[in-house]
This record gives sequence, structure tokens and C-alpha cells, in this order.
Amino acid sequence: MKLLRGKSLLDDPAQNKSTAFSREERNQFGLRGLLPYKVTDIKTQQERALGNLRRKSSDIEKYIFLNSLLERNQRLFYRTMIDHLDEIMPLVYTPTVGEACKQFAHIYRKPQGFYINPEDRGEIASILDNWYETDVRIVVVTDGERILGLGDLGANGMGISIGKTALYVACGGIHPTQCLPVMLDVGTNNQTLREDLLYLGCPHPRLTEHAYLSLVDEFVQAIQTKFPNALIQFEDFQSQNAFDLLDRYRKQVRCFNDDIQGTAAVTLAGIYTSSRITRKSFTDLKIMLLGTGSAATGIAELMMPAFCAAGLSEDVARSRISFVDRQGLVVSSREHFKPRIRPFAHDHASVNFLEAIESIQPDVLIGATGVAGAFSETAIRKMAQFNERPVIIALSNPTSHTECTAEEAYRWTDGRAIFASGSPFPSFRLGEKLFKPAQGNNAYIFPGVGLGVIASRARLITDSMFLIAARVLANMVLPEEIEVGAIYPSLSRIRSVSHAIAVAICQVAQQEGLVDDALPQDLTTYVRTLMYEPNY
Ligand SMILES: NC(=O)C1=CN([C@@H]2O[C@H](COP(=O)(O)OP(=O)(O)OC[C@H]3O[C@@H](n4cnc5c(N)ncnc54)[C@H](OP(=O)(O)O)[C@@H]3O)[C@@H](O)[C@H]2O)C=CC1
Ligand SMILES: CC(=O)C(=O)O
Ligand SMILES: [Mg+2]
Repeated sequence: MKLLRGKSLLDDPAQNKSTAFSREERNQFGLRGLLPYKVTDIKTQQERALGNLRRKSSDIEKYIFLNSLLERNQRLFYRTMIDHLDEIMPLVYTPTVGEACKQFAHIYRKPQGFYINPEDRGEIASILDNWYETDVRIVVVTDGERILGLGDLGANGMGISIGKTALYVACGGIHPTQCLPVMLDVGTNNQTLREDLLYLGCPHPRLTEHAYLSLVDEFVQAIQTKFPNALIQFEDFQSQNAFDLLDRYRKQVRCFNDDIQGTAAVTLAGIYTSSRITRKSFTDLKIMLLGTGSAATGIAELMMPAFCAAGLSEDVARSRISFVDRQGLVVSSREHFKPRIRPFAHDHASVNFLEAIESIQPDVLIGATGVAGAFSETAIRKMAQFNERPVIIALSNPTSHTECTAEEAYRWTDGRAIFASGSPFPSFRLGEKLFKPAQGNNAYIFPGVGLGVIASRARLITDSMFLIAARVLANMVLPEEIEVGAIYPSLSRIRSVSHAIAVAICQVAQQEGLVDDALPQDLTTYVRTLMYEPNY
């Protein structure tokens, strides 16, 4: 790290300690006179930061404040975030990041991350030399076409890459210098954005077909060349591209798609835990998915090996999973199918969503539609008619797009629902009973997977890694959490979750022959020593 002095030192977010510079450091680094008298510690700085944060009157103002703190003093930002995850994660990540993406061009202060656009074609590898860090291990890339449930936000989608990298650091212990958020700006089909004077992305329609794919190819190749130890996380791509790119690279490149694979793992973990609460056997469960996009399809495709590993035949496993789309239950008599959904079509009469619930009587209902209110009162009440404890997982983000709220799920089931949602809901009291809804978000998975891949230097990222991540996550839910109906561990333990997932990923990587150099015997200690702890 380059040794800085004076104003340059105070302006460098990675090295700045601000008022925590000691008298000796102030002397040594030419800081005398540039700081007020008192030397404070990080805890006191945190108090000031939290006070300033809490004085802001809206979440988007809090987001702006936190972002500028990150730009001022990286260690103070991450220490505060880690110590106050319940309060800060919803401001840095969903739901606030959704609003921040919508307003990205209007609240823009300073460049963060890396922007690539079609004019960079043929030069991506060389312009990556402009990135000022050399040991990049995590690349989170989006093209902004499906940001949360908000649709095409073009280059404004950079907010999601930035938010995910903040979680890699805070929840997964990856060093900030090792993370690179990327916006692959291929244009936007969002006319309103294109006409917005302040919009900062390429104001033309999206690249498609060969022009699109060849740019992504060049980007992936350039990352391989420039940062050979990095993994690439594809985030918030439109569904067809998401699957096409994953299929294209997953056997050659250390990469995964978070919306497909990370979401599948967190949902599977929730399903495992729910059967501890309902005392139903995992292999008896019937799962119904509303939506047939990246998240829902990924879940079904990971449920299959999970069911089969638990003893079901492929046919029986498949019969336990049903999809509902805009037309109703996906049935085999249909003429047109999405290819990945066809295997899950049921030999069943064509019925609408409500009739499908009534007829199939699923144990678990999962929403991945991006549509607010897609779980109606009638749908939830039906689930509660034949399930003592209906499992309702409303994955869609941000909160304004959730299939149902926590309060609705509990009220409409007289408090019997086992509920989780993509974005957080506050605790909720119904009569005497206090409910603490859990957050079913891939944030429980990708930081640990990333840490494990960094630790093992696994060449590829496989489905077995997501299966084990789900198992580890489920096993970490405590009896007292089960007691209040939570199917995920408390967020305050997310770093331990990531650590445990990473250790398991190292083991799988070794078993699958994806590791070149032998790993230390004591993986638990080894992985822990890799985890970044922000302190001065
Ligand atoms: N909690 C978490 O960790 C995660 C949450 N998500 C959230 O899940 C949501 C979906 O993401 P993703 O799968 O990637 O998005 P996609 O766009 O790939 O899929 C959305 C799906 O929902 C379907 N759909 C839309 N409206 C309805 C409706 N009224 N009835 C039935 N189906 C409907 C769409 O149908 P059609 O194909 O016909 O348009 C499409 O199949 C988003 O809100 C996202 O934020 C995603 C990843 C992780
Ligand atoms: C959580 C997430 O990845 C999404 O909503 O897209
Ligand atoms: Mg996503």
C-alpha cells in the first residue's frame, strides 16, 4: 500500500482514520493542524456516525450518508455496518438499494466501481488496467436489465453491484480491495431513463444478440486475463441472458449467477428448516413456485438434486415441484413451454393459481414474480386450510414488490404461517405472540460461497457447492430461532454463517478435484484468518 501523507492521506478512504490518527501519526504523516485536537477511537467515531445517520429523515438520505462515509473512511463504514447489521443492511441493500438504483443518476456523487460500454469494445482488457487495485477476487457484474423487481434500470443498476460488494465485505469478510463492482452498460430499453437529462448511462437501446454476447465474452475474457484469481458473479440479468450466460461460462470460468443459484440455495435452506418446524419429512414436501423466471427456475433445478440425494427418484422429485405462471398451473397439455420449465409440467387439468393451490395442496408456496400482492388473501387462506403451518416464502424485492407482507401472511393464517421474505420486515405482534420474520435472501449464501472460492481457489463453482451451502445455512438455525418461526439464522450471525459455508465450500472443492494446491488441514482456522476485520 502506498504510504500517503497530509491531505492525500485524509482523502484516501482505505487509509484514512480521521480523528483516530494518534499524536505520533499526526506528527509522522504531516497531519498536525489538519485535524481537531481530540484523538478518538473507532467506537466513538461510530457513535458520531450513527448519530448523524439517525438524524437523516429518509432512507435514501441515509443511503447517501452511508455511501459518503464509505468514500471517506472505509474501515469506519464497515465496522459500523458489521456492528449494526440489522439497522444498516436494509439501507445499503434491499429495500433501500432499489430506491437508490431508481434515483442513481440523481443522487450520484462520485464514481465507484468500473463502467464498461460498447465503445470499449476491443479495449476492455487494457482499460481494466485503469482499476487501481491489483488483487481482485470478486467481480459483481450487472447489465442492469432486471434490477430486483424493478425492471430495466440501465446503468443505474450499478447500485446493485455496489450493494452486493458491500455485503461481500461486511457479511463475508472479503477485503474491500478485492471486490470490483461492474456495470456492463449495453444501453437501456427504459425510454424514461434515456430521456432523463441526468441519466449517466449510454442513452441508446440495449445491444442484443451477437453485439451483446460478444461484448460479454470480451469482458469475461478480460477479467480472466487481468484478474485470474477472480470469480465473476452475474447479478440481475434478464432471465434468458442469465441462463444463457451461465450455461456459456460455468464449465470454463469461475462464475455463478446469484439470482439463479444463490437464491436457490437460500430457498432450499429455508425449506430444510421449515420441515424442522412443521415436523414433515423433507421428502414428502410439495413445493409450488409462482413465477418461472431465474429465481423460480433455479430453485426447482436445485430442489431436484436435493430431493434425489434424500432418496426420491427423479420422477417423484419432479412431481413434488409445480410451477404457476400468468396462465395458471404449468400443465403438460400446453402447446408452449419455456424449455427449462417443461420437465416440471404436471399431467393435470388447466387451472388457475387458486385452483392449483386447492388441487395440489402444496406445503410450501414460493413467490418469485416481482409482483406486489401476487399472494392474495384467498391464496394464503387456502394454504392455511390444509396446512397446520403453511410455509410462505415471498422472495421478491424490494419491499414494495413483495408477494405479500409479513403482517398479511400472519394475519391471514391466524399466526400459523412460517414466513420469510426477500426484503426485511420488522417484528410483528399478533395478540400475545411476537413474530420475527426471517429474511430469505441470497445474502446468506453468496458472501460465504465467495469466501470459500477465494480460500480454495476452486477453478469452477458447482451445484454441489450451493447444495452444501443450503445445508450448512439450515443447520445453523438455532432452536430459539425455530421457536419464533424463523427459518434463517439471525443476521447478527451472518459472518459465522459465511465462515461455515466457506469451510464447506473448500471441502467440496477438494472432493471435486477443483483445487490445484493442497489446502491447510485446519480449514476452520485457515478460513477465519482470511476474513477481513475492519479495525485501525
Ligand atoms: N430473495 C432473494 O434472494 C431474491 C429475490 N429475487 C426477486 O425475485 C423476483 C423475480 O426475480 P427473477 O426470477 O430473477 O425475475 P424474472 O424476471 O426472471 O422472473 C419473474 C417471473 O415472474 C413471472 N410473473 C410476473 N408476473 C406474474 C404473475 N402475475 N403471475 C405469475 N407469474 C408472474 C414472470 O413471468 P413472464 O416470464 O411471463 O414475464 C417471470 O417468469 C424479483 O423481484 C427479485 O428481486 C430474485 C433473486 C433473489
Ligand atoms: C436479492 C437479489 O439478488 C434480487 O432481488 O435480485
Ligand atoms: Mg439479484
